[in-house]
Amino acid sequence: MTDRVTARVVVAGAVYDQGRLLAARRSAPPALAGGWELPGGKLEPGETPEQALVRELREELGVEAEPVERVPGEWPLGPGYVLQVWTARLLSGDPRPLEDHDELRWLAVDELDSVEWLPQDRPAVEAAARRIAPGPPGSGGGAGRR
Ligand SMILES: Nc1nc2c([nH]c(=O)n2[C@H]2C[C@H](O)[C@@H](COP(=O)(O)OP(=O)(O)OP(=O)(O)O)O2)c(=O)[nH]1
Repeated sequence: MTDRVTARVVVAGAVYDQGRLLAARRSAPPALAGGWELPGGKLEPGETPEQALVRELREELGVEAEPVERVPGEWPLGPGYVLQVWTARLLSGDPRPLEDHDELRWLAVDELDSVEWLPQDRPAVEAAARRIAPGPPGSGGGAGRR
């Protein structure tokens, strides 16, 4: 069982642009390679999750992104780690798989099942997708470019 008091946080970004979500395929370690995830990583000492997310997206994808909102919930990973997710808006740069990933894909909400997410990521991705899905015209929902 994950110890909620001491579990370390892995922060991941539901990076979106024009209603599509960015998925990243892990290249390492061998146990996770080939699985798709939301890009991100572990917090470093003294960092807030938002600061860690901005740093990780810069390191892994070469982009500047802005955390928008926490996706409610927390998902257990391996022993001692939990996944927290923020939606994040791309500010500049074209994401490239610079570190930890060997492929990136922009997925529309109805394409989310087209990749093999890491099993522990599925509920997190579903929760994130609900927050970036464009609502019906005129509803003011959705999260496209402003
Ligand atoms: N970034 C990320 N990691 C995930 C997800 N799902 C999941 O199980 N993980 C696991 C994989 C890793 O064991 C751990 C995150 O480690 P990481 O390797 O991305 O972290 P990091 O960039 O800080 O790397 P390092 O300093 O440990 O080398 O969480 C996810 O959606 N995003």
